[in-house]
Amino acid sequence: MDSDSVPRSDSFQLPVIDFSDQTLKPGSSKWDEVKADVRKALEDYGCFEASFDKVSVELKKSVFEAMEELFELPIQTKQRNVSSKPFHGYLCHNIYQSLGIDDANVLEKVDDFTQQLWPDQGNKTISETIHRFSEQLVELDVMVRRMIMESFGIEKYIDEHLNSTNYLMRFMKYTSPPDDDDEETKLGLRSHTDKNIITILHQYQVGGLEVKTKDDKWIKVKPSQDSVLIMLGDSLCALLNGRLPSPYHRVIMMSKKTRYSTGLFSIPKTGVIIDSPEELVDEEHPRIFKPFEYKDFIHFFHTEAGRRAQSALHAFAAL
Ligand SMILES: O=C(O)CCC(=O)C(=O)O
Ligand SMILES: [Fe+2]
Repeated sequence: MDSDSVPRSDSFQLPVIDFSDQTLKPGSSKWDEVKADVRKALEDYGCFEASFDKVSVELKKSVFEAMEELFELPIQTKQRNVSSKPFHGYLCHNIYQSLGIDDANVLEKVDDFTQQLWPDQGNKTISETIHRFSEQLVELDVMVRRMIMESFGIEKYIDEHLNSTNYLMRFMKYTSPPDDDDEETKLGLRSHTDKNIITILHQYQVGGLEVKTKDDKWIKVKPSQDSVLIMLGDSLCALLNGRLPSPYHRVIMMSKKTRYSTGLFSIPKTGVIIDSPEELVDEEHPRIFKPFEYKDFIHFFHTEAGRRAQSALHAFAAL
């Protein structure tokens, strides 16, 4: 069966894990409790919802307004959003459009982005909103990665690992599909796994994101004001010797309303080799992947063979 046409369940709720507790610091009992929940949720689904009240409702509203303003710009202006990295700039495909901001946690880099779109004076308000939002999500990304590495007993590599990645922010807009019964026109983003380390997604009011479970059911991720979705990507799956899965997900536009979403992607830097530490390889867990560089993996993914593969990661790197 085509993976985009398997049954869908409306009532399912992914695990929700609370990261808002002030006492949530490495070494605390609260930390260990949350860490165990993170490990379990990722083993079961490769993703979970995180509530994190540091990212306020007001800030999310400002991000939403910024996205409305950005996507209203003329197409020729949006096309000035280019990056030295392939597929990091403006993309437009059917009902889907997205803008990309490299190093969104660095204010000067966000200023470079707004300068591309408003060459005269940039857009200070939008820059600051994007920067603040990214910085706060980075905090969450770091906590989750620390917990994952601790839970596998590889915490000695944490600093090296955190220093080996950059952050890309993507803003996404999906216009409502034509009013017909054609499933294909409702497909905002086809089924895929993320290729990076960790992705933090947020959908603004309008749902559409679906995640595939181990038993091949599509579950709808309901939009929530109070939480974001944390999802494991193929690069982290490879680093962990396949011990945690990177889930398939897609966007189906069932709503008549325009949908906006944001994604913060932690991505291995150029030159960094993704390789499982020895601690994760033993008789019970033989090494699954050869060491690789992220940019070579992405290059493969965009070839005909990469697009056709059931799992680009396995096709590219399996031993
Ligand atoms: O728009 C969304 O919620 C999902 C986006 C996504 O999966 C991606 O950009 O990889
Ligand atoms: Fe994705």
